Amino acid sequence: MFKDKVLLITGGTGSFGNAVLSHFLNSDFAEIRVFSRDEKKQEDMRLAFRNDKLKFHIGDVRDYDSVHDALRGVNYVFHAAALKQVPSCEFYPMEAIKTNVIGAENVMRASIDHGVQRCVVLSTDKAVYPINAMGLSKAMMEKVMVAKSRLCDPQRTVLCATRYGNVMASRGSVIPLFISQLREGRPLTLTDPSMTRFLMSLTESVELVLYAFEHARPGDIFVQKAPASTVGDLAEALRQLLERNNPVKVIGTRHGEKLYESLVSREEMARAEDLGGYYRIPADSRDLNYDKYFVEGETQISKIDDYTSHNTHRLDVAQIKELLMTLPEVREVVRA
Ligand SMILES: O=c1ccn([C@@H]2O[C@H](COP(=O)(O)OP(=O)(O)O[C@H]3O[C@H](CO)[C@H](O)[C@H](O)[C@H]3O)[C@@H](O)[C@H]2O)c(=O)[nH]1
Repeated sequence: MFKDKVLLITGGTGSFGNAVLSHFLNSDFAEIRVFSRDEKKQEDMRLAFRNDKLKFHIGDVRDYDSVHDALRGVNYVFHAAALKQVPSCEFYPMEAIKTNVIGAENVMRASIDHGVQRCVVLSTDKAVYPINAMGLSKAMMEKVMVAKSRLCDPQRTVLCATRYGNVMASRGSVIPLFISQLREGRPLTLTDPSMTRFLMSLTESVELVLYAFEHARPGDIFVQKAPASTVGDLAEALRQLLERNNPVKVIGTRHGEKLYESLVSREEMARAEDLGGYYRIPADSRDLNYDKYFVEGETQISKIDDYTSHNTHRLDVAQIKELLMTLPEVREVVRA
């Protein structure tokens, strides 16, 4: 399917972008372009991969011209560049808007201008019933994606999104933090032991991108199903795996944090298609003439629940340990 095609990944030096890149490097793509701001990270990556298929473009998604130049001749786009730290976006919400909304719009607009076949933008559970600036900006990105999908020729360009929960062990996340606290003999800082998060591995998350490249219809949002755990159980699982007995310090929830995350809102659940491991949320294809739909309007919503990290399959400590041992980052320290 990808023979002689060119893939561009924005934010290709981040955890997610990198995983997508590693996956597709072994496919039949003729060329894979990494588009990002940091020349040092690109240089490190160039040396680590030493692969002629891989090309590097310096640019910023906030700057349309740099995106436009990099997208010349591209067939597939995966847009992962984002400001993703919840607390920092709370303090700098305009920066979140510039990167996550305007930057994403630049990538989609340039994709349309260049006739890119599929442009997949990366979203998060924090975009569902958003309460923090990061989630709000990602929710707007999804809205922009759906709105732009209505305007472009689907024979030429299909825009869609993939939405995930927390990716285990991604840079700056809680698993590497707990591991270093355990190894350094410091207390484990728990925000709220009963808080829940979806747990996903990067490997399974990448498969959804492939699915979206192959099957997306204009404006689709694909959601990865996943199990969840409480933060308390996650800390306990790591404590047992590393055979440490560090004390626990409850620090309270941080800026913009939720007790649990929703991956699919109940309003979306009313239209979502269950694909086994994924949900497909089709774009709302109604136009603005609402009176036409009065009789057929959605009446089911009150009977449906959203899909959350509280009501998905809850892993116990033994299951979390098993899951954690699938991660190289954890296996490495457990063996050490
Ligand atoms: O010292 C800490 C830090 C975090 N947590 C808890 O651990 C869980 C996970 O925290 P992370 O910081 O790993 O993840 P977040 O849910 O805050 O958000 C992360 O996952 C998102 C995906 O939903 C985005 O990728 C986002 O950028 C990234 O920060 C949360 O319940 C958090 O309260 C603690 O108990 N103690």
